[in-house]
Amino acid sequence: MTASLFPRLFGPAGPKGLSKDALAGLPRSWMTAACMDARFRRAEGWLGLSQCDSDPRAFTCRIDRRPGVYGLIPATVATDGDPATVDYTLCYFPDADEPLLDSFAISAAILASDAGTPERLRDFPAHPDLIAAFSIASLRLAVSADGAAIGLALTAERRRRVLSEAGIAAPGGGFVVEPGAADEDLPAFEIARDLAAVLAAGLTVSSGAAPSRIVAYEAPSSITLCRADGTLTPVAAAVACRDTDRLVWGEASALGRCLEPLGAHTRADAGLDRYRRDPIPLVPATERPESYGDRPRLIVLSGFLGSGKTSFLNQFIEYHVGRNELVTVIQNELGETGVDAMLLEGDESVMAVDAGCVCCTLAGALGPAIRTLKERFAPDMIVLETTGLANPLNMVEELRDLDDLVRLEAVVTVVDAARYFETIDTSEIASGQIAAADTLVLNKCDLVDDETLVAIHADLARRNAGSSVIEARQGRVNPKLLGAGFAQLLAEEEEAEVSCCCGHAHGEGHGHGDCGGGGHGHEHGECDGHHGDDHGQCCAGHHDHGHGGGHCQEHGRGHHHAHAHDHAHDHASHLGEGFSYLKLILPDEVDIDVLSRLLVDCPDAVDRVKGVVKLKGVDEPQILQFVPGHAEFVAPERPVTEPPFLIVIGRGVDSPDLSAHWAPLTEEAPELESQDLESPHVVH
Ligand SMILES: Nc1nc2c(ncn2[C@@H]2O[C@H](COP(=O)(O)OP(=O)(O)OP(=O)(O)O)[C@@H](O)[C@H]2O)c(=O)[nH]1
Repeated sequence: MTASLFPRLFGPAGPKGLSKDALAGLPRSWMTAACMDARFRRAEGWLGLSQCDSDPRAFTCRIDRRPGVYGLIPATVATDGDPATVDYTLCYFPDADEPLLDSFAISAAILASDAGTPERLRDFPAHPDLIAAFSIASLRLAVSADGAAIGLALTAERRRRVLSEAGIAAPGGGFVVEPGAADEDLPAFEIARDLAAVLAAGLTVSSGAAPSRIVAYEAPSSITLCRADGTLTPVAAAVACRDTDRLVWGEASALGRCLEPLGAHTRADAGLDRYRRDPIPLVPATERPESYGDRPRLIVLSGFLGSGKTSFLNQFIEYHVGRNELVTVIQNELGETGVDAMLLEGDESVMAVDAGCVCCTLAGALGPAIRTLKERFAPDMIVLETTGLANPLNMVEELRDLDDLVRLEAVVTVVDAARYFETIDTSEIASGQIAAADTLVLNKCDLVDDETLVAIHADLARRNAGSSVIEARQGRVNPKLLGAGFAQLLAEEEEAEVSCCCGHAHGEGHGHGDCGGGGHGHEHGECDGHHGDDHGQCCAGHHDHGHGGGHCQEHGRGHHHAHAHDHAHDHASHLGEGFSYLKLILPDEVDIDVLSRLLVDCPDAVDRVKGVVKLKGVDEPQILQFVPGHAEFVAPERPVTEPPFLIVIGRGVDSPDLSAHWAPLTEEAPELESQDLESPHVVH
């Protein structure tokens, strides 16, 4: 066997090409890969994982066998020898209502019941007190240098017992723990094995190979005596036993003795069956049973430049992953920057559709993208993150034609409270995004006062009385609050269309003149083919945006592509509002002072700057995020391979005057690539 035994984990370079961090992050990688198959998630009861902020190699996760949360954090990583090894600490954080809590030490039970603990444990590596109280086992991962074998060894006390010499006094008198009784008596190995079995199944599924060896060991151990002065002393006890499960995928000999535990080999352990899984490969969607063919839900995520769409999306995905739902993302970004993808946690199921904007030049691109995602991942939900200049009202046709692939659930528009009045008064795109929304996420509420918030709410209600408005900071909202009305709009519109004006189904392809004026009750007298007129209630029945006459005449499915592009001009779009962007190819390093000055003095026309910069004196590349008045540098969620660049977006920003503003970033004038947003490709 070769490194190709685990190609999804190692990539073409094999395990030797992995950094220490990538090696330590392998369990997260293989679980992510395995979870692409919904059958795996359901069969194993996997409820999702969440990467920790302070140590991205660590994660918390949940499985349906237990109500609490597991945490896995690498303690040591050794890559000098062959095999390379990573030792993890495995924690279990019981739910505050879980009876198992009684088996933990009193101090741990108090911690678990603390109201702040659930929030803290999301980033448990930053809280050593949580690790000390709730670590239950160690897990060793061994990877042979040639990629021919991977091994896992789980070790824990069968029952972890801590006796309290002096007992633990109860506040009202008496004892919570009698002197000499057990403060802790925890079935540590059993709890840890529940997770280890799922991790092992994930490795089996993602590698396509079943374990070649599964062996259990047991070794004598001790119990712990907590002396009256608080010191802990191990005491040999016949009942104490330390268990180890050892699993190998591939050639056991390639791992040497690095997984050998102390103790005796045991065979009489039925629990080992839990590690035996069929090595199911990820099944192409075409071969999946009918239940897999259910249409995933589609959320269209809209919002003006820099309003917080990507911030919202990160939280949204985390929420759904936590509920065992696979969310895949189609990102449409101006300028093919890939920046949004770098900001998104987890990369496996994000697809970029970037050579233009889905609301106009890329009309027709969504269907193929959705098909690909469905085939590869069988997702429960697809989120289409549109560019900040896309107007969902221009996508009605495209979305309707996706009906056999997805169920449109809602259009969610993120609104930037801090720049609300500045953009709403100057951009019809921004107002179109608001008009199209089922749910408005009023973001950046931290940047405005209460009076401004009240004024924004009033204005939003005028523009879209039917949508709900949820205030948010950093894009955080409870996804349960997201409404579903746009899908309803499409359905109603379809129905209205069938009898529009003349009673003909528009799919039948009748011509312009057919639709010439036979009204049917509600303002369809306007539906007379005057292109560009704002038809108010035409067809949609309840929406305050208008479709041009072309919309009314050409709904035949047979010719929607050309039509959809025409349709883009019916509602405000960046094509009409003069937006363009500029791509600056930066030198290897830039001076932060120079960059900051340019951002502070940024021309008013600039609405957004983002990209990858390498700052002098800073080791890692950073993502620059700038909206007028606010700049920040963030570490990318994934390795950056592109050379440094910036994308500047705004009205006329590619003019010689405005592009000259950025010249100081390089010794000579920066290399510029510009694009008025009408042409679909960046000019190289
Ligand atoms: N103060 C504040 N900043 C926020 C908030 N939400 C997002 N930001 C910042 O706003 C900037 C833009 O956020 P993104 O989530 O990238 O916005 P976007 O809508 O995806 O941007 P584009 O796709 O480029 O249009 C980033 O610097 C965020 O950190 C918030 O609620 N408050």
